[in-house]
Amino acid sequence: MRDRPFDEVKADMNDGKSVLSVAYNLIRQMQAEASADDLSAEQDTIARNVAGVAYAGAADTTTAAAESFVLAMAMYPDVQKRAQAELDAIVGPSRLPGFSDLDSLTYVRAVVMENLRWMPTVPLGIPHRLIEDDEYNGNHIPKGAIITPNVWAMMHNSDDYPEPETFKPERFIGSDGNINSAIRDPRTIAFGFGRRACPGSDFAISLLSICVASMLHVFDIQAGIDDHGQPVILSSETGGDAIASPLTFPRRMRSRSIQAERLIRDAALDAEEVDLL
Ligand code: HEM
Repeated sequence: MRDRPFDEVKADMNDGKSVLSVAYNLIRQMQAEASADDLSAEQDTIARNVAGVAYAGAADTTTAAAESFVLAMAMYPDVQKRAQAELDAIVGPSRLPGFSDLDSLTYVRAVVMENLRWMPTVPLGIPHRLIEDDEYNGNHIPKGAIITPNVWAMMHNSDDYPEPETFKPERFIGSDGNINSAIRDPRTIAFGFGRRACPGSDFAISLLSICVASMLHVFDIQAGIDDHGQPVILSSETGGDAIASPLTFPRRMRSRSIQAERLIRDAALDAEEVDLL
């Protein structure tokens, strides 16, 4: 997991055909700092470790969050339509959304927040050990005790989030049309707590936001038909151990228009042709 992807990036860079990635950026940055093409043994180890840890922390979590988003869109077609209407108005049909659009895409940002809340990717967080005695709700918790945060319960607390089982991005939008800061932001729960909280949270939110915006801009997502010709029945049930992903998944993704189809093809061609050297 640490060496193989890293060596592939290095080999691609030597062949002049690299795709932008954490490993690529690290290598380039270190080469620039050292004013040399070859990394020292220490730099090489640091870059491998950083890229490896980022991969380990990012791959399964962000994929699971993207999966729950696709599921939610098929289960809640009205949410999907409202987000698409916002994208049509702000971005228009001739291009894909970019990062600079996100500030104006309030509903899409609320979809990302609701996605983190509705199906938390790490439902029981990561256990932490107390380094000193503590007290919670009148209960003494001794130094050394292991605490498991019930992220799922926090995200489904109906005092904070009424009708918690329903995927409802509107809950985060105030009467002025902006994100309502009075509603607890699920990002403060989904990525853990304290000094070991997820260091990739900003990266994850950027990745999820652009993925959500791009997919909704060009695709209609529907439950579809199974292998026996029957409509797929979707549910919010999850499987997995530490990382929760949906047990059911939509089968139908249609491009929204001829223009959308062109954008999908162009993006696929761009991805194949990226040559950053
Ligand atoms: C939806 C996406 C993600 C979710 C839900 C998520 C969630 C979490 C959670 C709950 C923790 C444990 C925090 C704690 O101990 O309280 C964690 C740790 C960590 N995450 Fe993420 N994460 C995500 C994406 C990423 C990404 C994109 C990266 C890297 C680019 C990353 C790297 C890490 C690392 C390195 C740790 C260990 C931190 C430490 O123990 O000091 N994660 N993440």
